[in-house]
Amino acid sequence: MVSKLLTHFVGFLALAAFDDPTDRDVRFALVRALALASEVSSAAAFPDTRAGFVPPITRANRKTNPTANSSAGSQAVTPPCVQSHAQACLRRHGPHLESFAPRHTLHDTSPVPPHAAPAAPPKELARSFLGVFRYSGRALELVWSTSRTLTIALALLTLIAGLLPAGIAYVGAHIVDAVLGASKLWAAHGTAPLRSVFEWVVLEGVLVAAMAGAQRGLSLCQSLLRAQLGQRVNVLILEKALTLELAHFEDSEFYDKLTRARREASSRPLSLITRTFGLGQNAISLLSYGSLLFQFSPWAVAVLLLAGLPSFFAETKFSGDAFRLFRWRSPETRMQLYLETVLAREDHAKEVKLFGLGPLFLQRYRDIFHMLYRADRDLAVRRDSWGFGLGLLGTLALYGAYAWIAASTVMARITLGQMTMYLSLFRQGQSAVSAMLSAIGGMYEDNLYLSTLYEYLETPVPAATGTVRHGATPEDGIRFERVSFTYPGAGEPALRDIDLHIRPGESLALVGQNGSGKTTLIKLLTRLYSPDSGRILLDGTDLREWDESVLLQRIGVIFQDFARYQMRVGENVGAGDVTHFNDEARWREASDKGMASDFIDNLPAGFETPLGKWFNDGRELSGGQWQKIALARAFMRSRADILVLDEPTAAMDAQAEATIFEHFRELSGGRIAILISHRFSTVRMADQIIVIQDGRIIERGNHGQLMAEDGHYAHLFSLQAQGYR
Ligand SMILES: Nc1ncnc2c1ncn2[C@@H]1O[C@H](COP(=O)(O)OP(=O)(O)OP(=O)(O)O)[C@@H](O)[C@H]1O
Repeated sequence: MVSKLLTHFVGFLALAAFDDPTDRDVRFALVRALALASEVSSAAAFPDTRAGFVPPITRANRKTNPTANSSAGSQAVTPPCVQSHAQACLRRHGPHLESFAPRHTLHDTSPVPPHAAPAAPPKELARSFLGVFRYSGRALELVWSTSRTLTIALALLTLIAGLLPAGIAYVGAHIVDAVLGASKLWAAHGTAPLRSVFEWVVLEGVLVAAMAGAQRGLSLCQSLLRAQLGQRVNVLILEKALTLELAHFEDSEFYDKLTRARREASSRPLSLITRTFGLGQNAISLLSYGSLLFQFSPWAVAVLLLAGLPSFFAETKFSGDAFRLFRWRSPETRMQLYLETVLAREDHAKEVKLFGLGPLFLQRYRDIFHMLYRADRDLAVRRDSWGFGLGLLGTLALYGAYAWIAASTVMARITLGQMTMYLSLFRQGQSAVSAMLSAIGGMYEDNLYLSTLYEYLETPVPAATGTVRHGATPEDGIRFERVSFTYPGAGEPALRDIDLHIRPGESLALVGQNGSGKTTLIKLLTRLYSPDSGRILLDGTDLREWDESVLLQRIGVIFQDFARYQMRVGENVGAGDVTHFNDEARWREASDKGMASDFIDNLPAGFETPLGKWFNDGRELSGGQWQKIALARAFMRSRADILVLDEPTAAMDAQAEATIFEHFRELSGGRIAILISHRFSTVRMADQIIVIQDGRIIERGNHGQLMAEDGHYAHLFSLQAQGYR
């Protein structure tokens, strides 16, 4: 419809021109005007009035595509209508596709349904508009420190790409006027100087080539920067992860922040910069179009800007709504991610298959999707309806300006060349305005990501204050003095008023029901957590005062959920002491102590055999074999004088267990050995046995004393012994 009207109008001009035989050469201008009309109509039919959350690369490509800002005078480039269709399609579907990826912030996870979101007051709109620039400075800093050369190149090319379209439109107008002038001369005298026409044509060709070069350069700089920046941000994230405490990793909200920061590390900072620069580029273009259009009429400039305003405010409002929506559904998207992991990861595959959990979990996954989809759809429908309505205003403005410019041409106030230029400027001005809107929409999302990234990077971690390398009372061993501890967010303390003393050379066994607090006690001893009250002393000095590296060197620990590194056998053992990570002699020594040497020697490449199934030729081990590897890892810490084994033999065969504990005292030498076990046959060998219940010590003594007491320990021991009779 729009296109028809436009074509009719140009047709009217054509007829008028053909009626007058002296103006027959106007045909050239009309051909050009017709080409322009088709561009204008496609731009009007698919106004770029909304900024969906299109993946950043797409958006960036659009910015860097030579046709996106091409002038009507540049015939060498692809018609923008083709682009418009593709982009409109992406914009329509992109948000749905992408918005199902989890998005959230840590500040606000309150359930605010998106439909309930009240209309933002003007003040809030202004704040949210300014908010899009909140992280631009920091992102720029990041990009600048990653590569100064590329950042400067990006800035220069953005400037050039912003100025050239107006230049091309300007030269286009001169081509039309030069052709018209020359053709009149030709009609009158049979000869005409073509030199000036060719000069303008060559100049336009040069400008179009420069534009294409600038766009290519932009895209090159962006891809180089993307790679460098991705690596930089990932390293920053991982470096920070090394400084975090265990509590951080056990906090689901924090863990979310970490995974989200990692997942989008390579794209978001650059995307924000690209969009910020794109915004600048379009603003420069808009300024240059405006200054040319100003010569026609200042009102034309005002119409161009005002026509974009309604869409702009709508975009700001809907981007804010999208933000709230993403925050609101954070827990659901996290659950979706988790279900994906359960359904698609090898470590869950056995159970999922055997218990037939697949369909059940898949259904849950689908249900969450449908719930999220409904919210997404509502937002998208509102956004698109408003976008369409307000986009019509833009179309109206365009056609009003079109009629005005055409009438001015008919009345000979401007030349045909100027008409093509002004129309082109107006159309391109509109697309610059809508590109700016798109950039702003995208910048909201980039800001959300960057806020998560910076929140993560700025997570306060307690400074490592301890400096003590030798205890105040050497040979005093470990003391717990009225130690209590509650996990963050937990209602009940995991440990209460724990008092104990272990001297060097002694072994301690911790016994108790599941969840009684045994592992927690080890976590406090290894400083993974700090007590809420009371204190833990090593050689007479509070653990908090110890230099962390010295302390860790003194403790060798293997937890029940030890790590299974998808690396070589030797490296799995060597991980116990990073200073001897690749020391084959030490691998062998530790493996002998951990009873792992026999089966390692039978592996195809011995210590060189890769373990796990993540990589080619990796061997999977049995549970007991993995446990022996873990035990060997603990024995790698030859300098450690505290050895902690949290259920070290649960998966081992009886023979291995018996042998390991025969050597238990001998292996621990002058060390402190702490053992957590549910097997009383091994526990009984310890010098001191502590029975924990509900976080309290309820019995203590050696095996003989506890049996004589005939309490909880004696009861459990007899129960287990009966099982073997
Ligand atoms: N990271 C955690 N956050 C919150 N609570 C926890 C955490 N880890 C353990 N708990 C809780 O603290 C209590 C003690 O747990 P702990 O792991 O110390 O028990 P345990 O005696 O080692 O049990 P098991 O014999 O099953 O290994 C339990 O009630 C448990 O639910």
